[in-house]
Amino acid sequence: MSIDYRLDGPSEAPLLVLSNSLGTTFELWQPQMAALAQQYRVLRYNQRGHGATPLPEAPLTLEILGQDVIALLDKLDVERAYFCGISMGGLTGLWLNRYHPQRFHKLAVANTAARIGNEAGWQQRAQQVRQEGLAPIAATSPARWFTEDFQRDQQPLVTALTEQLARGDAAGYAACCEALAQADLRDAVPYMSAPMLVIAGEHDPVTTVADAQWLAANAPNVTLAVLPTSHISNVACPELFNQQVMQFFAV
Ligand SMILES: O=C(O)CC1=CCC(=O)O1
Repeated sequence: MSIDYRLDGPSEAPLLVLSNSLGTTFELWQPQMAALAQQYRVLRYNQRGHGATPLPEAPLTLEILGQDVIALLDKLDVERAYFCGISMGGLTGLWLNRYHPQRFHKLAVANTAARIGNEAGWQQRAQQVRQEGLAPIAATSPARWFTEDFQRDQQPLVTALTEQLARGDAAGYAACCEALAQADLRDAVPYMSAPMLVIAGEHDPVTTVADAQWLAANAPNVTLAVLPTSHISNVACPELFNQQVMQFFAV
């Protein structure tokens, strides 16, 4: 098991797993760390093909992304944890809630959907990245990730995230696009039995408020929260994000 992860927070506290989105690393969770690591043992890990986590030998699937989390819990000898994931990390959380709900007290899934985009779009993006590298997709990421106001007001932060994407592993990014192309949990949503907070961004063009409302209407145990953000809500609106997640986990 070669998943790149790090642990922060008190060793005796309940474990909280944080799962990153496509084209980011576990550093994406920096705005959450001060708050979450006071109450939780926080496990941040890098999704396959991101940071120092290698791709598997077999073609990447959502099941592999989910099984990585279960393998981490097993490795750390943790029977039950909390989970928070964003976008592809949120979709990983949906898979975990379908296939391993008993391993989680509660899950928070942000800016995600049971089906993100469509197969043709992800295959096209994978092909583009394999041919041209990550620079073109990095150049268009601010418009998918943040509102125009946030891009203007927080330019250094947006540039840092974009440059990190551009420096990433193109094969890893493309493999995740191919996994997303096949990932469709819509039929599985009624069986996601663990309590789940679904966080949507009011201005998110990728995974919309309607996607989150659909999850809330079709999964058995969902609390819905809508934040005044675009796609990367934990960075754009950290105080509200942290408040929603911590309140949900606490009750
Ligand atoms: O397209 C993007 O960059 C946004 C996104 C979709 C899935 C994911 O994890 O990030």
